Amino acid sequence: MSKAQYIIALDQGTTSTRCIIFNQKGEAVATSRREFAQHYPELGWVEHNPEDIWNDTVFTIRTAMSEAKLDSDPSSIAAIGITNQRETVVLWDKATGKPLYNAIVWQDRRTSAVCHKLKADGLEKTVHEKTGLLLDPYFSATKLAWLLDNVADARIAAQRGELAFGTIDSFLLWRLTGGKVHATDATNASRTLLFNIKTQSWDPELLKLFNIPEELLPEVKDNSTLFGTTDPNLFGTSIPIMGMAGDQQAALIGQACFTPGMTKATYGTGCFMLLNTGDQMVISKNRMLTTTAYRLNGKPTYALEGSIFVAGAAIKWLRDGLGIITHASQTHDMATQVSDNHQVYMVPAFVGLGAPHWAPDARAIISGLTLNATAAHLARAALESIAYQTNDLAEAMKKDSGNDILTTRVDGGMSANDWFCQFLASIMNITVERPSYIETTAMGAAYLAGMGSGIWNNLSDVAHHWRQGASFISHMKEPERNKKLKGWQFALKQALLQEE
Ligand SMILES: Nc1ncnc2c1ncn2[C@@H]1O[C@H](COP(=O)(O)OP(=O)(O)O)[C@@H](O)[C@H]1O
Ligand SMILES: O=P(O)(O)OC[C@H](O)CO
Repeated sequence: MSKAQYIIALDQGTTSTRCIIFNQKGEAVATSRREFAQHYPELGWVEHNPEDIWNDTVFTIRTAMSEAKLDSDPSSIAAIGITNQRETVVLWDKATGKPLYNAIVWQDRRTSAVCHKLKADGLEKTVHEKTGLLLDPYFSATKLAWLLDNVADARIAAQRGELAFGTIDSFLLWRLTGGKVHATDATNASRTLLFNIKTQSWDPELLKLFNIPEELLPEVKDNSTLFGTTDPNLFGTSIPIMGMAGDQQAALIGQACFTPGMTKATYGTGCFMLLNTGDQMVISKNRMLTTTAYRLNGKPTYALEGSIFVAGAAIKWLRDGLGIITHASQTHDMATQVSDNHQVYMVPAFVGLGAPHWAPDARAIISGLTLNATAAHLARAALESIAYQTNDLAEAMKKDSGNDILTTRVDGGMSANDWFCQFLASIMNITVERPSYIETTAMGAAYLAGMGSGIWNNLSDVAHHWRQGASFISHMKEPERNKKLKGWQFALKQALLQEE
């Protein structure tokens, strides 16, 4: 029997589920990935079938194990780390393990009116001080309340202690442990609107405010600890689950942003920029979020976060909605083909706008179209829009933290696009660093599990593994940057008009 030396990282994202197996040097030895269906049952609603997520979890883990030839020697797997799309809500029956309804996804806007009402009642300040979050349908609490109020008998069953609530990590943990463990971690809990990030515990006042029975809640654990062990029937042996974190916090760890002042931006379905603020819980005055970055040995580290709801999703829309590309990577050549944006701007508010606007009812626009505009201009406008939004986040974060942001580390599917990374560096006038391995979310989950199982000792041990792959610096002159930013602000105003 070989020594346990491999880590399985499960990355359950908004559009796909991935399993990557890492060795002790932090190198990926096998990968398996599956895209799954998105459901849009009504305008502004976004749902996932939790059974798809579960089946893909088991499938991708088994496939990666087989690719790495570990299926015949599962004892060489030291641990599993889980990372996940955050805020997405599952409500399930503890006796059967069956969800009562589809998962309501973070992008879902069905509780927009409830959030407007709570804001009008003057409750945002309290919520913000306790959770670091704002009153927006993005977060879990109003989605959970919607399930309790709209699924027949759910509230009664919840009060009887028959149901469990969880974000995707928690649901997968329940299933992986054969229904034995109902827990989550401090980063995922921090995204629910029910968790007090100062006291690091569920907050009774918030539970009352959102009308959530306490019986539903999972236990909240550190990010690197024993969460449970897998049902031996699943993967041929019982594997300890030693790490868990929301995907954006996992990416911060995978990018080794451990020093206060370091930032990363992850470009997947959305874009999420996190600034490590150490043990300081900086409460934003500029509509940024404050969140738990990670909690190790009971000690929380905090981050400021800017959340952009649509990044890669705009590229996916060019492919699936408009049909002007067949693969996301084509946008690189299309953007290069045109000499300028020709004043064409896209504001990709397909599911409203996140930070710093928090405008759930804003909708996407493309402005500045003339008869000269081509598919290439649209592709370029989509890529540019993500960079402008990142710049808006960085401006707000600078004001909040009092520090300039001179460098940011990027990752996620869209960061593979060199044109995008170059434009980002130019428009923000910063250095953009891309690691040699861009699956940093999975990497972060692997580090957490590996620290838990003794493969790596601590964060500084982990930081040595970070390798730069490419670096981009600004090539844009100030007047051009200012002109482009002015054009963006003008387009943005038009998209925001729909919020009123
Ligand atoms: N070369 C590329 N250029 C631009 N966008 C890309 C490129 N490759 C992938 N994407 C976009 O990145 C997203 C996939 O990134 P990923 O990190 O896998 O997302 P998630 O974890 O949210 O499912 C997709 O929305 C896709 O459109
Ligand atoms: O699926 P991603 O990678 O865009 O991440 C989704 C976020 O966790 C939502 O908060």
